[in-house]
Amino acid sequence: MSGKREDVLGWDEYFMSLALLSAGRSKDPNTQVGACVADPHNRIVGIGYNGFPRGCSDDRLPWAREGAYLDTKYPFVCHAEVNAILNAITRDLTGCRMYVALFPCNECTKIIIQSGIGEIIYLSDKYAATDSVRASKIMLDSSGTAYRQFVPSRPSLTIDFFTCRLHHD
Ligand SMILES: O=c1[nH]c(=O)n([C@H]2C[C@H](O)[C@@H](COP(=O)(O)O)O2)cc1CO
Ligand SMILES: [Zn+2]
Repeated sequence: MSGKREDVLGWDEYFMSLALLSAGRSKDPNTQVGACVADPHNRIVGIGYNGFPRGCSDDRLPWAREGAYLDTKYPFVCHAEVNAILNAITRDLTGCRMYVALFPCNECTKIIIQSGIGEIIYLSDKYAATDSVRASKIMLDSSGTAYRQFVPSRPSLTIDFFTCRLHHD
């Protein structure tokens, strides 16, 4: 009996929570995505969320989903996964894991594979029926890149700034 605290966050829970916290920075009114890259020593090496490119004002570009292509967010927004990789402290992410709130699209998947990331842990797969996500899975399977859904062990975590503590159910 060492008396240590046992009810600590697991590694998956920790990194997925960081990804979700990062998503809290996204200005996208419909889908906020966060991504966090962890290395084999469980060090955070990169983190990001979906947003417009650096220097592009969030007030000048559109956040719409529908309409003429140039009137929507789609040609402009940088996906969370790409931002996490570009923000990483090293270019070679061999053996790293990516925690991401939403299953990566095909364009992000190419970049994830090329960066050396060996495993994706995702939360939502709400676009599973799209050709983009189907293409992602084809590339992941043929490259031998692992992916699995995060299974939470508790329903929620709450940051309580008043008590300076993290609460959970
Ligand atoms: O893997 C992803 N990563 C990511 O950051 N995104 C971003 C792009 C958009 O800002 C938003 C998706 O918007 P919507 O669900 O309204 O189509 O999420 C979207 C995906 C999957 O499409
Ligand atoms: Zn993407």
